[in-house]
Amino acid sequence: MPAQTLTLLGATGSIGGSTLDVVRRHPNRYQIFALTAFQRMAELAELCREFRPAYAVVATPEQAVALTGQLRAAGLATEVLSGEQGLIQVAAHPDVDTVMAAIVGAAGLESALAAAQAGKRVLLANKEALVMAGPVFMTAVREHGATLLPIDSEHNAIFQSLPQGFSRDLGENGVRRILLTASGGPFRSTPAEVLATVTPAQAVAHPKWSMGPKISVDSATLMNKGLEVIEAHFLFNLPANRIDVVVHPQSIIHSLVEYVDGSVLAQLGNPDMRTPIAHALAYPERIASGVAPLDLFQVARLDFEAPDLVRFPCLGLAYRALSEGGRSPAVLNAANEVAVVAFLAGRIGFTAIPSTIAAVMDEVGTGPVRSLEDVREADRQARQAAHKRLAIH
Ligand SMILES: NC(=O)C1=CN([C@@H]2O[C@H](COP(=O)(O)OP(=O)(O)OC[C@H]3O[C@@H](n4cnc5c(N)ncnc54)[C@H](OP(=O)(O)O)[C@@H]3O)[C@@H](O)[C@H]2O)C=CC1
Ligand SMILES: CC(=O)[C@@H](O)[C@H](O)COP(=O)(O)O
Ligand SMILES: [Mn+2]
Repeated sequence: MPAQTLTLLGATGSIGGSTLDVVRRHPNRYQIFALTAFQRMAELAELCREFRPAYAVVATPEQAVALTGQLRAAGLATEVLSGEQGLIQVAAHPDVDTVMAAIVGAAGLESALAAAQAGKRVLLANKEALVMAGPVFMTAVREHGATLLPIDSEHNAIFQSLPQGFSRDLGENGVRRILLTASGGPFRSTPAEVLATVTPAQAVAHPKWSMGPKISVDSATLMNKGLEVIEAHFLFNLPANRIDVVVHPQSIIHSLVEYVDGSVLAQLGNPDMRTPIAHALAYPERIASGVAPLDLFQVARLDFEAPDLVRFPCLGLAYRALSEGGRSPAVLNAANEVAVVAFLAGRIGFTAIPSTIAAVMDEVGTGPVRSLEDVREADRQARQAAHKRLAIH
């Protein structure tokens, strides 16, 4: 069997690293076609020396010239592209079978969409793409015959707990609702009055998962779970009232599907993204991921609690965006991205994240999304409103 060719968007990130760890274990099965990075140039150069991709993509033409020089000196023929057009080119290239979309945030939308429009097998980690442009993205998947496989651990768990080849109308499969598990983040037990003073370092110290800074802050505010509710809505075609969130601090159950006969199916495993990545890379087969077997005696207990929407208003804001529909999820996402960057830079406090998002949603308002252009415009307006509110120029 010829090796599957793989474009890895966001190769220098946390998901990028986990993906390459799985790929290294199966050198005859996967061939890296393209690797992309944004700021971590030395890491990208090192990865190119190891995987010898046909293409590498960087942010600017200047970076491309510098990297090309390094790679030629190392005897590599890797062609170096730059910018969004470079990302789109390697996502849609005819020689590519599979695209791992692991760029963080709105910056990953256009390349992930290009992969869907080119009919690729799309392994979607970049949840923001679906949150912003769910209807546009899912239409592209259907119209261009792409295969969409969820990487987000919860959605991958749901995918694994649904019948093979499940129908877009989950009611036909006897599904009553899905339950997304949430760790609760580093501040699960932190009193409300302390939240205003927590630091970025505390916020990115996730109790169970090792992830990039943006998603780690999202987990701390519970916005990650809010984004995941919206992601689940588009992936599985379920209304908000059939998507529930349950806080499960051990992060062993990655999500559950409840059927009309009372059965509840779930996927369990150690909290390590190499499991969903290996699942999607090999689907429908199974391959080794390097993740240690689950030791239930060591886990010993599994706890569950309801999310606290008062201390963590971001989850409620996401449900609000989903019920408003149209451009509201894109507005929510953009305001969140601006607020998280400001928080990580020490410009605003933790509790200013939800208050900024709520104010931007009120100010920008909702409206229909008929095209990608509508999504881009909603994103632009929300960023502008958030920047103004936070006095960022
Ligand atoms: N980490 C995890 O365990 C999980 C992540 N996800 C989702 O996967 C995505 C990636 O997350 P994660 O790996 O943690 O993030 P990281 O911050 O670790 O990595 C992000 C990657 O995107 C690249 N990047 C950042 N900004 C841009 C830009 N403007 N243009 C092009 N590339 C860019 C980075 O390049 P560079 O580093 O070179 O600057 C890096 O390769 C997110 O959408 C996240 O929500 C979902 C579930 C779990
Ligand atoms: C690993 C993964 O999929 C993350 O999205 C994870 O779910 C974050 O944990 P929280 O449950 O704390 O948001
Ligand atoms: Mn997740």
